[in-house]
Amino acid sequence: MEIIRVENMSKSFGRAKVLDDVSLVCDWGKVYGLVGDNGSGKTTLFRCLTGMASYEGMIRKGEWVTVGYLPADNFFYPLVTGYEYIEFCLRAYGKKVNRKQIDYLNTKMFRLPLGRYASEYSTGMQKKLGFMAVCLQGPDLYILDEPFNGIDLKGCIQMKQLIRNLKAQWKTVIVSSHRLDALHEVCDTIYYLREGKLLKGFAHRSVEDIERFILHEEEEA
Ligand SMILES: Nc1ncnc2c1ncn2[C@@H]1O[C@H](COP(=O)(O)OP(=O)(O)OP(=O)(O)O)[C@@H](O)[C@H]1O
Repeated sequence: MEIIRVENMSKSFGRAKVLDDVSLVCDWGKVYGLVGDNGSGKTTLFRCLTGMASYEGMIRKGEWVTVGYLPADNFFYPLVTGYEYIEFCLRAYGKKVNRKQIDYLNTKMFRLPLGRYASEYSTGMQKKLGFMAVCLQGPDLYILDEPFNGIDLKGCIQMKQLIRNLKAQWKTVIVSSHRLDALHEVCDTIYYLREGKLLKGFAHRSVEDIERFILHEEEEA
């Protein structure tokens, strides 16, 4: 059952077309990966899916479907603690703040010093804080822009586990990364974006097959 459908969607900045006739369908309870070169349009696609950027074409999702977005680079104001950041995100989402719930998830999974200023966290800790806020929002559709960037080995293992848990709860996840190995472990389908075109979707294919396609796509496309 589909949660979001994109049909013939394009996006231009001035005269530069950065997304070109993209079509894709995502189903409930599935995990989708998005790979592509730097500048191929992954973040722009995510911004269109979340409604943060305008586009041509069609993006259709159910009226009641909620979307959570983890940007590639989160900004943290100085003198704002981890707790305050999470509480702000939840309030902005219209959710009641519950410290017990925050502490439970933090103790079980993220282990962040939530009383400290978030702007003084390491890159990986900031990434985890952003993801924790999205998890607590509890949307139907998770859009995660490079969640594996900057996090340590344990954090990476936990991130994969969290994505698997979301799938088990029938949530849908769309996740971009340059880490094909990590995506391959958690995704049902991996889409390959090249120069704004969604060139191929890979399901039940080995990492080696996908790498081979990406390296030799010029000849195969
Ligand atoms: N606000 C903007 N104004 C003009 N051009 C933009 C803007 N935002 C993105 N672009 C351009 O759109 C193209 C796609 O950028 P985007 O950030 O979506 O790529 P990406 O696939 O996420 O890259 P990366 O892997 O480096 O994060 C790039 O050529 C970029 O310069």
